[in-house]
Amino acid sequence: MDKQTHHSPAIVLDNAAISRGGHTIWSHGNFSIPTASVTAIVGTNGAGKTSLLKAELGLLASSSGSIEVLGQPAGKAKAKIGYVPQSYSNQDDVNLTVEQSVLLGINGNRFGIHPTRVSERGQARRAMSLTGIEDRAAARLGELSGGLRQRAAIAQALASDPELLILDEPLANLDLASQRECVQVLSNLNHELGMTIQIVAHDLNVLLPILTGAVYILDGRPHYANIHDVMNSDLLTQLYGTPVEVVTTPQGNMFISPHAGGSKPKEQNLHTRSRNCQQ
Ligand SMILES: Nc1ncnc2c1ncn2[C@@H]1O[C@H](COP(=O)(O)OP(=O)(O)OP(=O)(O)O)[C@@H](O)[C@H]1O
Repeated sequence: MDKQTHHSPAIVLDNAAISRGGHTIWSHGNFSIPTASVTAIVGTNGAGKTSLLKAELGLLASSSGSIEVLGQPAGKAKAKIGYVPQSYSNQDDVNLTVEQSVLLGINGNRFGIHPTRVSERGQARRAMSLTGIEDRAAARLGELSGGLRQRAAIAQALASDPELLILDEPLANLDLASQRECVQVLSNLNHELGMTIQIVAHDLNVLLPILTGAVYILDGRPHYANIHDVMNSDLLTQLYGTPVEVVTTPQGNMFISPHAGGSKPKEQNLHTRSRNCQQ
């Protein structure tokens, strides 16, 4: 298969901007995201995180500049991207078995009734095995817990053997154990298959062990930095618009916590700083 080499970036934004309904959502997007990275996309509600994903998928054209994905203009590499949309709760799907739903990730674009090929069933089995739900292949989606259902959604996105996996808020509404199981699945995909992963997330803590970088949308501009540069109390306070603190445990684990003092966010121009983080 024509996999990207680790030397070429997975995503490149060159002075990219996105407009919706006649309004600029964000602009001046200038960064590269490495292949085989795990990147969070963070920003306040309405900052334009989903819009970035849609632009990468070619569902939304950039209003200026360019967006390249897996070495091609956005939209051209669609077949190499697995996409798990926000709130995977399509009520029409509850009667499908897990296997049928995963098969839709392979043949969902083919019109009409057609027999499932042996090779397609093999692909579906591999996707279910990668997400640890092979033993639930015959279960109906409606019978599954939220966590298993999210893993079935990830399996559907994996069924076409993508190089880039994009997930929009995959951990929302999951309990902590299910969140950790999903994160473990993503970790395995990244470590064992070298898959590039992008995750829109509001809470970074559960993802931190696997994140290599983050795109953060601040003041109408998307920035990319490695995760250690993003784990900065001032930057996160500015980003979340509420005081937060980065805490490091004696074991070296970092996490984000509400600022104990609850003081107002410090006013400072982080654009100077974030320019230094651009890669
Ligand atoms: N179809 C549309 N037409 C016009 N404006 C839109 C459309 N969809 C979204 N928007 C606007 O674009 C902006 C960015 O939306 P987007 O969904 O990308 O933000 P987001 O960061 O993903 O938000 P959230 O965290 O709430 O999911 C918002 O102001 C939203 O109202």
